[in-house]
Amino acid sequence: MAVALSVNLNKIALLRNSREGNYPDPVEFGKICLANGADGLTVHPRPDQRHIRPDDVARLGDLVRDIDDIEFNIEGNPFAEDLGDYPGFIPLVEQHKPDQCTLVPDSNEQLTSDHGFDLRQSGDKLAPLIAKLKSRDIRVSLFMDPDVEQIKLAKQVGADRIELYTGPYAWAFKQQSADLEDIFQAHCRAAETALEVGLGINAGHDLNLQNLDKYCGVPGLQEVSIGHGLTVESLTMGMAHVVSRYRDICQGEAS
Ligand SMILES: CC(=O)[C@@H](O)[C@H](O)COP(=O)(O)O
Ligand SMILES: NCC(=O)COP(=O)(O)O
Repeated sequence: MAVALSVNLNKIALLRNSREGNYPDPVEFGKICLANGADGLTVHPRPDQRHIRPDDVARLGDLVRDIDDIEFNIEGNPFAEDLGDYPGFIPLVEQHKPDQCTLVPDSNEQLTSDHGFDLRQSGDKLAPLIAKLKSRDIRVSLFMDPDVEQIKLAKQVGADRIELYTGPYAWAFKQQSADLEDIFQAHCRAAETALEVGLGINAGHDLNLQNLDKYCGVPGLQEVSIGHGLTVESLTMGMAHVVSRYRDICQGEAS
């Protein structure tokens, strides 16, 4: 079964935020992704607005809203403390009404997401929030480690899907470490449990052109969201071509 690709545009926004203005514009890159076969777009706005800003969420929502079969996925921590003029994660989601909202338990201090929910701790707080989002026709996914007992709890708190956190898988793949197969099998068992209890399955974090093919062997995998690796690979594969074009201009050889 084919796996849907949702491109995460955080890193385009990160580059944009290094200067004034809106260059590169995440919306223009979203259009390139969709024109080239992406099934959806993902953003992970953070309260410090280090990359995606509320205005990007609004403009990307407008871009995707009227395109059939294309999904908009907003990820974030519903319990993170708001900073500055950040309007809050849940108000942002309610305002822009994505197809899917992925709840992630990361603190404002984290460099990036690095673990899934412990639903024994946060399940009671999450359940009403999940119900509220679902009542607005937003599919709810929970960012989870590949822990079978936690996956069962994800169903109990009302989630539609889980997103399996693939950071440790990607790291083991990169190192070709001895535990790669064990980690992969843990993801397969978590996915089988999700299928048994009736949850859909997404995955993401540090997936890339090297490690994705193997990961697509996880049973029932429906969607991967990929940003960091995909953006770096786009630079790597595009840089030689662009440098040679600049060189042609400098040498007076531009056509
Ligand atoms: C939930 C997840 O794995 C991704 O959204 C990841 O956290 C990307 O966020 P950053 O681009 O801020 O690292
Ligand atoms: N949910 C994962 C995601 O959106 C992208 O993560 P990454 O590829 O930027 O690590």
